[in-house]
Amino acid sequence: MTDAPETATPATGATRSGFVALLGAPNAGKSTLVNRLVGAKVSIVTHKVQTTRAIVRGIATHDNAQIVFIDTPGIFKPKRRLDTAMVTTAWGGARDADVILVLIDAERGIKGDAAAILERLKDVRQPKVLILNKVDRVDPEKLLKLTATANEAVEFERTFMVSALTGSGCKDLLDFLAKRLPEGPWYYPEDQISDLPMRQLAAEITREKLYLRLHQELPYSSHVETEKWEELPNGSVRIEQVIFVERDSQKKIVLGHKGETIRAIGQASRMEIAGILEQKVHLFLFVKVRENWGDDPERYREMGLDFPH
Ligand SMILES: Nc1nc2c(ncn2[C@@H]2O[C@H](COP(=O)(O)OP(=O)(O)OP(=O)(O)O)[C@@H](O)[C@H]2O)c(=O)[nH]1
Repeated sequence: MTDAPETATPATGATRSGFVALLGAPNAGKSTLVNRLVGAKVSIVTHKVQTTRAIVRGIATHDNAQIVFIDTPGIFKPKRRLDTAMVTTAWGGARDADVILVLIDAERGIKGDAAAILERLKDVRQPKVLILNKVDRVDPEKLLKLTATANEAVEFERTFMVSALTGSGCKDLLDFLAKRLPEGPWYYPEDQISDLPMRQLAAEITREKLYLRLHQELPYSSHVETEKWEELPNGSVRIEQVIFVERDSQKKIVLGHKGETIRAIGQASRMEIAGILEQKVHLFLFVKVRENWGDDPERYREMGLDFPH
């Protein structure tokens, strides 16, 4: 990774730092785990699969170490161009990392995407750590069997059993990572938890509210962009965002009866953004129909993805 800013804050004593990639099937709990380890909300969690489109990093400081998490998009069988780009980017991120965490939903077990990830990991040289997640839902005997099966398939340095939801096992994982990363100066200032620009984070928050409210009706093809960000003299901020959908019928769903739905989404998003910024927010949401945006190379660059050829 070479894109880190040169403004790191040195801590006293020998510092450690490095990049940790999270690989896992859709819905394995990657975003929940990053949020838990970082201790603040940086990556968006919904119960829909494949919601993490851009690579979002969370930064945890633990003991003397700065741990930069690369929250990869779900690794799954690509169907559309956009999906292919996400998979390529996810594996690229893994190869740049100092440590790879392989997250498996212990309730689902090792099948489908999880099995495919283990298979592909055989060619990856970086140190690998197995994380069995959602242990709050699984009995210990099954966990032991899963551990054995996964370790037969891939050489893992360690296995951790965690619940990203309750936090169980997460401190042990942080302790391990803090010691495992190489010695070196920190990449980011101490108080920084994500290098996702605020505009993009604000768009992610609106996207989360959109999915939480319309999860049944709305396809993944919808997308939110922050188009305007204006700091006003009275200390408040005016934000304009556009929700892009692919069809007129979807636009109607997002607007809702007499604009009820978009108003509720806007209100929930505004409150959360204001909480993070600690300033008053005026949020204006617009809905636009944009067909086939998934095939537009410009969109890929905006999301930090490679356009597949
Ligand atoms: N019971 C339980 N549920 C969990 C746990 N961790 C995550 N979940 C739930 O699993 C679902 C998926 O979690 P995410 O963190 O969005 O999963 P993800 O791997 O980031 O998903 P994608 O972004 O789609 O790849 C959410 O409903 C979480 O609340 C856990 O430890 N226990």
